[in-house]
Amino acid sequence: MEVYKNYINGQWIDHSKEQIDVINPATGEKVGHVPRHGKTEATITVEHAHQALKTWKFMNAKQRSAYLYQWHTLIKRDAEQLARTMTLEQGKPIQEALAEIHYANSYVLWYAEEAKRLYGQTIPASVDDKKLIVQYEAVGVVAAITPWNFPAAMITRKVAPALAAGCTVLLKPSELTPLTALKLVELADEAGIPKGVINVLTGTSREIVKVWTDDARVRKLTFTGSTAVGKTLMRDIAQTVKKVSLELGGHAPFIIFDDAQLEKAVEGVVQSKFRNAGQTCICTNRVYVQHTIAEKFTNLLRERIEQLKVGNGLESDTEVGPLINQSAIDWMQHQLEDALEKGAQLVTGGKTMQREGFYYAPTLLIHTDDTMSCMTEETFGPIIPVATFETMDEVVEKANDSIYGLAAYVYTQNLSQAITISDRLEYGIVGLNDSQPSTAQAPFGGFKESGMGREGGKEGLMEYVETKYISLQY
Ligand SMILES: NC(=O)c1ccc[n+]([C@@H]2O[C@H](COP(=O)([O-])OP(=O)(O)OC[C@H]3O[C@@H](n4cnc5c(N)ncnc54)[C@H](O)[C@@H]3O)[C@@H](O)[C@H]2O)c1
Ligand SMILES: O=C[C@H](O)CS(=O)(=O)O
Repeated sequence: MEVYKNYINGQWIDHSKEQIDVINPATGEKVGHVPRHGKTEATITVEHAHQALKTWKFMNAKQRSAYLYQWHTLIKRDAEQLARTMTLEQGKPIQEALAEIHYANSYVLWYAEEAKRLYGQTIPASVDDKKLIVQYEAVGVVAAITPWNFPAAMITRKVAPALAAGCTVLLKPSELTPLTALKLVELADEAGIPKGVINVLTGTSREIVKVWTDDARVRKLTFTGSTAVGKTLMRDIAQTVKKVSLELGGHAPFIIFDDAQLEKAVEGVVQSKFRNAGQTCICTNRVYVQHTIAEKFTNLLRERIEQLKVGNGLESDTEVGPLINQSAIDWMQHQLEDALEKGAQLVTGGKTMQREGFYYAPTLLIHTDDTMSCMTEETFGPIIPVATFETMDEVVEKANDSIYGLAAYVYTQNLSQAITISDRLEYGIVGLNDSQPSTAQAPFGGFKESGMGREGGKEGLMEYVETKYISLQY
């Protein structure tokens, strides 16, 4: 079993007296352990990132870009090994893990390119002897906190734009899936990214992050995780008025009109719902199908769900892997029982799989309504509840009646209907006949309690800059 260290100021260190075990969700076995660091190491990392900023921020953009290109090359070289590490610690099927590595690496490539295009502007003055200049510069030391469900992409989606803008980074990955993060940082070190520019700590999250949120030298917090923790961190950073990006929870509605290509819609639901065993922030969490096609849709969806291969992610034909831990299984059972008690009908699934590890059968519920937990609270697992609707006005009201506003999906062949509903949905991402919208060149993020700020695209780079206006009188 591999023993991992943390990376501070270009050195691999382990000052901890305790270790954190990393568990394979497919078997329940230990696959590695990492240091349990805390306040002391968190304080040391801030000092090193602050010192490294003095050089990295003022390095020319082409040179920063070159470092990112080299990191991209090394991630591509080691993609298979990184994918295997990810499946061992997170459980997702190996093909999904490999796809995530390439997706994660697409952010490194995108921001290697964008690093050279952080253009400023000059503004025509209203007097004869002035030049008005606007430039964008690195915000400074960035604290990046990431979740367990995408152990690579959630990291590069933050670290790549931060480095491109000239920031230095303090990274704390989830204690459930730290190994992929540590291997990505090994490759950043191999790419020659100077010491202190990226620092990664594992340990007691609250302790480490509180040091970073309290320290005035940290000028930006970027957090991906639950809405509850995001709210806590928002309060903490208020004391030092840090810039902040929050990528939080979701509860995606999937709306199917009766003119939709039904087979495509069914495949879209399956792809969106059961990717990462339903453990993604933009997974379909509830389906609204127009009442005239509900029975046909349900039958097609049941057949497709019952074909899904559930198993260990290392098996090449596995389509749905385990959930991350026992708590996730317990939450599935809670949402299932709650729905059944309130009148839902179980069509397929609704049980744990009798094998080692944290497996839950892909589950389809019908006759659901908004009193049920699965229709309002983030499921983050392989349960899909289906409800019906009659009109667009009705389904828009239902879809928008949520504290979340991250992703929504609409399947229809009627262009006017598609554009009208897209304008009315209160969501940061709308998939129109598309269940897989995420890509590095587009801004990813949500409305309401799904967060603030964007990751990816031009917007993703601007999250790591300050705007400076220079008024030149001559
Ligand atoms: N919007 C997005 O882009 C996006 C992407 C992935 C996941 N998510 C959301 O993340 C959640 C699942 O991830 P999770 O279980 O890792 O979330 P989480 O909030 O439990 O943990 C996220 C990170 O915060 C750390 N953390 C937890 N409690 C903390 C505290 N009190 N102080 C400081 N740090 C703390 C964790 O160690 C982890 O690194 C879901 O709600 C999902 O929707 C959102
Ligand atoms: O879980 C959240 C991720 O952001 C989903 S995606 O990989 O970006 O689609």
